[in-house]
Amino acid sequence: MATGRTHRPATRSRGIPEATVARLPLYLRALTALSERSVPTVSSEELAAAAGVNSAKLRKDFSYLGSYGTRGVGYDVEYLVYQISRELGLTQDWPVVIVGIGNLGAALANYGGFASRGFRVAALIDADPGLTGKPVAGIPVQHTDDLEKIIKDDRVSIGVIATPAGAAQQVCDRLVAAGVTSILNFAPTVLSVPDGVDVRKVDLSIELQILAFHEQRKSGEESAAGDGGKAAAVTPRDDADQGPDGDVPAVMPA
Ligand SMILES: NC(=O)c1ccc[n+]([C@@H]2O[C@H](COP(=O)([O-])OP(=O)(O)OC[C@H]3O[C@@H](n4cnc5c(N)ncnc54)[C@H](O)[C@@H]3O)[C@@H](O)[C@H]2O)c1
Repeated sequence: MATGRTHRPATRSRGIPEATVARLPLYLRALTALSERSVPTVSSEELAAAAGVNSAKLRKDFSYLGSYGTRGVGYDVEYLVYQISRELGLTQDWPVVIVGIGNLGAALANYGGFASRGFRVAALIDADPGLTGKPVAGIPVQHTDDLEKIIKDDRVSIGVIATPAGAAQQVCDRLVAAGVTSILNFAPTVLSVPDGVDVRKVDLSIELQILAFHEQRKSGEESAAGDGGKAAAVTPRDDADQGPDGDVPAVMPA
C-alpha cells in the first residue's frame, strides 16, 4: 500500500474550487429547509445568512455553477437545489458501508439523514461474530470475512470506518483493495491511502478541544479586561485554517 494520502488540487474538475465545493452542502441544507417551507425564491443575503456564509462569497460560489439569480427576485430555490445536488453527485444513489458496528456505527446506521441525502446504507460490517446476523436499524450485521464480496456485489465506493483506531488502517486497506475510493474516518488515527482515494475525517474531540482553546482565550480576555487589558495577548485567527463558513469544519480532510 502506498503511503501518504490523496492530495486533491485546490481546484476540482470543471473549475470549481475546493472551498466552494465545501460550502455547497451548507447552501443545500439551507435551500432544502426553504424548499420544505415552499419558499419559491431567495435573495443572496437571505440565503447567505441561512447558510452562515458571507453573501459576496455565496454569489461568487454560485457563479461557478452558472447561477446568477434574477435582480430583484433572487434565486429560484428548487432550481438551485437541483443544481447543487447535481454538482455534488447527489442525484444518484450512493451505496455506503459502515465498518465497526459498536456505539458509533450503530448510531450512524440509525441516522435517517443519510437516506434523505441520497446515501443508502448498503451493509453494516463488524469483526465480532456475536454481532453477525443481528439487525441494527433493520439491517443485519455482516462479518468482516465477507467485506470484499459485499463491496464488489453492491459496487460500493464509499466506506465509513467506525472501528477502534488500531483496526482502522487494516479496515481501510481492505476497503480500498476491494474498490472503495472514498472513506469517512471516525477513528482517531491518520489513514494512509493510495492516490485516487479521498479520506475525510470527523473528530468531535478535536472540535471540543478547539472550543476549549477559544473558551480559555475568552476567559483570558476577561481577566485582561479586569487588569486594564495589559495581560491580553490575543492572536488573530488564521483565515487559511478556517472552514467553509469561516469556522473550523467539523469534517476535515484527513
Ligand atoms: N470521530 C468522532 O467524533 C468519534 C466519536 C465517538 C467515537 N469515535 C471513534 O469511533 C470508533 C468507534 O467507537 P465506539 O464507541 O463505537 O466503539 P465500540 O467499541 O462500541 O465499537 C467498535 C466496533 O468495531 C468493531 N471492530 C473492531 N475491530 C474491527 C475490525 N478489524 N473490523 C471490523 N470491525 C471491528 C468491534 O467489534 C465493535 O463492534 C473509535 O475509534 C472511537 O474512538 C469517534
